[in-house]
Amino acid sequence: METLANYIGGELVAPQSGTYLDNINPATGAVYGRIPRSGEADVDNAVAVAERAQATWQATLPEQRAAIMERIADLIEQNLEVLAAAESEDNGKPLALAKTVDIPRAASNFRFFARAITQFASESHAMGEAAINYTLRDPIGIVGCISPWNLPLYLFTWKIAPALAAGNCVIAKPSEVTPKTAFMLSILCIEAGLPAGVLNILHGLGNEVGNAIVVHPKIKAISFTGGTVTGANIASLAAPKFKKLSLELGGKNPTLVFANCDMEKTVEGVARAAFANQGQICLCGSRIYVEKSIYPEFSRRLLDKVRGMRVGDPSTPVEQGALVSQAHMEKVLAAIDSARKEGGTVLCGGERIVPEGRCANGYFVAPTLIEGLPLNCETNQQEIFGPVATLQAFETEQEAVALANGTDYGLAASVWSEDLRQSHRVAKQLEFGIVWVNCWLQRDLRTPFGGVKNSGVGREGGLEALRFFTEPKNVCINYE
Ligand SMILES: NC(=O)C1=CN([C@@H]2O[C@H](COP(=O)(O)OP(=O)(O)OC[C@H]3O[C@@H](n4cnc5c(N)ncnc54)[C@H](O)[C@@H]3O)[C@@H](O)[C@H]2O)C=CC1
Ligand SMILES: O=C(O)/C=C/C=C(\O)C(=O)O
Repeated sequence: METLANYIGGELVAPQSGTYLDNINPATGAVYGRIPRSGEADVDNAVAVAERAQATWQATLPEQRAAIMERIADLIEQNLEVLAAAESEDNGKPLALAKTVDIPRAASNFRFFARAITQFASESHAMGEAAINYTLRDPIGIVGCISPWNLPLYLFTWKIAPALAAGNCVIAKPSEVTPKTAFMLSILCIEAGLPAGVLNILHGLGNEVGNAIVVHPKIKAISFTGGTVTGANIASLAAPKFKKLSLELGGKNPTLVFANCDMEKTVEGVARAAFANQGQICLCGSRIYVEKSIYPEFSRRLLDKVRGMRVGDPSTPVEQGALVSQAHMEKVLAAIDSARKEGGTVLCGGERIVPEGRCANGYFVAPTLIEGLPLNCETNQQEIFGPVATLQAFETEQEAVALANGTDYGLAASVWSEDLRQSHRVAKQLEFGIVWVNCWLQRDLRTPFGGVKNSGVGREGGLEALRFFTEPKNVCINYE
């Protein structure tokens, strides 16, 4: 059984507590590794080494930082097979998904921000003949990055890469539920020659080591992705300390299907939006609204598609793997039960799946479509974060927009229509940080990424991330 270690000061070290948590393979339910149970003392150690590394890292040229980050990206690509296998084992996601999406994206995150920092520029403002202002963008110093379990290495690197590129030293915590690939990244960072103390990776529980990162006085900014309740808790601790905060939180994302959509393409896209990664992506389209005239045909085709999804052993060619943990599976099954109690009709799925063989004790839930629920029920208001979506018909564009906007979340929406004017008109009225038209999760890393309302604060991606991880300082020179 493998025992993971923290990465502090360029070395792999045991937690100060000397205690470990179990790491469970969600496809089998078996314990297969041990994770450091870190705490305040480990954060203190990491901050101490990061403080020593900060001045030198900050003084390196962007091109030098970029060269190291490109080496890390190369190493991720060279280790794609082994990283993908580890991600699938740790998270339960299909191996093919980890190979084609998660791990390539982790490499792209490093490569993208390595290149972006060499192009990063700041503003200047001339005051006629009197003075000139120019804005410096300095690193913040030591920053904290806390990431979730759904896209483990993908989201971990999405935070770390811009923070490092901008010249900060980082204390990072992956989810305790999926720690493996972050641990493997530690080893790749050592191999790539990342200077000691620049990146420190601590493992353990959110309310222990995570909390210690959030409240540490020398950690000046926190970038967090995860549940809305956890995000609110982090904000309540960090805001009174005037820390910079970037929060990417939950979603209850609508999918709007108009009568003039390309039916075949839309069925594919809507199914993927609802069920990719077992529905465990904050962007998943879990409320599907379909124009009444095509509702019967569209729902029939969607049901055929979803009923045909293979669910099971993630190391085999399946569309759906396991949910991430027993607790999460139980939460999702309870949400389906409460949808039934609210009067919903389960059109397909709705139950746990018990595959034969090595995955018989795994945490599998059949992809589930539910019909007949109003907007203002728990099922349509609360994030379920699993393979569960609701279907409802609408009559007018106005009604579709009102339904879409009718929750406390505002992360991502998708609009399916062949009428460009209509798509644009609808996109403009949607209260979301991201709107996809005739696509879903088509990612361009340069674009602002994040949500409004209870879906978060701030934006990641491209220049937004580099701005978040730097402090602007304006210099005004009078030359009269
Ligand atoms: N929108 C998203 O991307 C995600 C949403 N979720 C939602 O959140 C629900 C709860 O899932 P969890 O695994 O509990 O996610 P979480 O949001 O609690 O965990 C995310 C990360 O935050 C850390 N964390 C937890 N409590 C913390 C604290 N007090 N201080 C600092 N760090 C802390 C965790 O260790 C993990 O690394 C899920 O059922 C799902 O609905 C979960 C993961 C990702
Ligand atoms: O950056 C992306 O492409 C996806 C991000 C997804 C999340 O933040 C999430 O599911 O939590």
